[in-house]
Amino acid sequence: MATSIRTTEKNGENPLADRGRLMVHGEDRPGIVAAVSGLLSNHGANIVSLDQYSTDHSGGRFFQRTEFHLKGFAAQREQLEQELEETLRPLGMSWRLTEAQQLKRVAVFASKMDHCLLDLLWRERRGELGMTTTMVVSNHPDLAEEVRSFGVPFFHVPVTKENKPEAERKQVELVRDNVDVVVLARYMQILTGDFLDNVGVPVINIHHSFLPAFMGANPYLKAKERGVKLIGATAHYVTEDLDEGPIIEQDVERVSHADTVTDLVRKGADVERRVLARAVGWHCEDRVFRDGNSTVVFD
Ligand SMILES: Nc1nc2c(c(=O)[nH]1)N[C@@H](CN(C=O)c1ccc(C(=O)N[C@@H](CCC(=O)O)C(=O)O)cc1)CN2
Repeated sequence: MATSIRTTEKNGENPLADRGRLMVHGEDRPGIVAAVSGLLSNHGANIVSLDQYSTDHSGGRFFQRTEFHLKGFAAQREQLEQELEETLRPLGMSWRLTEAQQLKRVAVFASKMDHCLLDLLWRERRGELGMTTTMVVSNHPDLAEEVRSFGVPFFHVPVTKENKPEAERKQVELVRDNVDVVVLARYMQILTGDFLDNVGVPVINIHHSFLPAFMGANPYLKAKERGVKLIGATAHYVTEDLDEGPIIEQDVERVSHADTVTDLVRKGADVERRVLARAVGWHCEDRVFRDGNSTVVFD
């Protein structure tokens, strides 16, 4: 097993121990930052980073992500949650508290293409992503051996137009209550509204174009036919409307007239990998807030 690059402090301590994250959002009003900072300070926590964004100078929407260190955080969590509820609920704020060392459990869905899936497994193994892949679910058997070589369970759930409802029921049964997020790593099946309603966790997809350009199938062929000078990739939350969910991350790569569709696919694979890794990493570190059909990302 390769050595993880997740470093420990010189004294051998785990830098994520006793590290908490507090995410707060709601209708903006004066005093929220002071209320959150005061509560954490009074509880003996030391704020190590704080990001905040308001959509307007007043009366807009408020988003805040705070990372803090609190010795014995896990043991004090229940008390802290009670204080947060008592303080933030009257301010109309929604909030979520997480422990940094509790890695997000991820189910990766894939089809036959391996580059995004294997990139995530490789980055996880190196400790680059705050996640643990608890399973891979695929509608094809092709990637089973490679996935199992990482020590990750692989479930082959064939999907056809005829069996899609039953196949999705099996997928939900595998995932529900066992993961915190589903990642579609070039998974080539459109998820139904029933699946999205029942899966119970966010779903992240990597689309191989710079959305909203070239939505749907075959974006590289469409890009070649259009004569583009840039290709791109987009990681987004999945909604029932194909490729129209809230965008988390995007990036582009220069191409030229001399590039064939095969060249675009090859160059695009590198963009897809880095965009998906950034998006999944930010989601797993609680850096992404959904704001209607957009996102606020404290990267
Ligand atoms: N409900 C959603 N499902 C999926 C989304 C989404 O945004 N909302 N993104 C896609 C990924 N994708 C492009 O990035 C995509 C995948 C598959 C298809 C498609 O036409 N699939 C056919 C079957 C193709 C096959 O069997 O090989 C289908 O499902 O009928 C279009 C776009 C993932 N899912």
